[in-house]
Amino acid sequence: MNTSAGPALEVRNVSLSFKGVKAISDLSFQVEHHEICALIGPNGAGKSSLLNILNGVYVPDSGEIVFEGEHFRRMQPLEAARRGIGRGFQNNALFSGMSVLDNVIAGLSRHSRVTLVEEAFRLPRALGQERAFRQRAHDVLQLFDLEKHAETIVGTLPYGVQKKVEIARAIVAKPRLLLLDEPLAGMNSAEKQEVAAVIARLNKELDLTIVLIEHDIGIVLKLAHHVVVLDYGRKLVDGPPETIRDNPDVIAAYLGSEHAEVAA
Ligand SMILES: Nc1ncnc2c1ncn2[C@@H]1O[C@H](COP(=O)(O)OP(=O)(O)OP(=O)(O)O)[C@@H](O)[C@H]1O
Repeated sequence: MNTSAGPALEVRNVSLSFKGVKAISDLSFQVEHHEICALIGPNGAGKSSLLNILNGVYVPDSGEIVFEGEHFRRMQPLEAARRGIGRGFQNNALFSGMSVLDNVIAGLSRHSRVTLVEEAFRLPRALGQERAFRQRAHDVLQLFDLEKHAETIVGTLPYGVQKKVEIARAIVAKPRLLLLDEPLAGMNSAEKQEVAAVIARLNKELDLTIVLIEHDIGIVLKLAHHVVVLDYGRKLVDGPPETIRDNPDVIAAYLGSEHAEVAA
């Protein structure tokens, strides 16, 4: 459990452009410890770009990220993972020909402490680590009620179950901040409710701070403690869901888009 006094995460005056096109403009907000923070906004608003900055895939043109009190402009993805930032992806990024268990174990590969030689010759430290990784993966599968699928090839499972495996893989290394890019995309309503409940449990039971992108506003308003609304790379507004729902700027940004249900 983290003990730093300030917010878990601060985005400070961050800007990012691609060949002159501004994806994010002077964006600032804070995420408190143990909060579920939802990033919402129309297509192209800059949500995925921001997640890519948060886990070190993109480097902002200006501004900085403060994670647990430490300031970063540039943080490599490996370093982000080691510092406790876990990431799930927008499109299913699982190894579809591998078992559920092996996919979840793959989430620990960045945390390996053994050398290639130890691994190649299966020396005691490598075997010990392998046992520990398998045990940790089994523990996480139990948490997600996925143990019965441990040896199943992931590509043969229903989409909703695969998404659970993906989230399991993202948390197996015990991140303190979990970034999820549209974890409910492509699901039917029952699957959405189930995965949303999993996210809520992770937040509660594992004290996990979560930043997620989600287009289903109904779910966002129920699941999130804090909502950041982006439009054309700028922050329109942020605050608790109750204040977001009725905000005229938010409704205007959504009107005419596929996400007009926010105004309903
Ligand atoms: N790698 C890239 N190269 C060039 N332009 C990019 C790149 N990634 C994003 N962009 C542009 O940056 C802007 C923000 O895109 P981004 O994907 O972050 O938005 P988004 O809010 O996540 O959209 P969506 O909801 O469709 O996923 C868009 O104009 C997009 O075209």
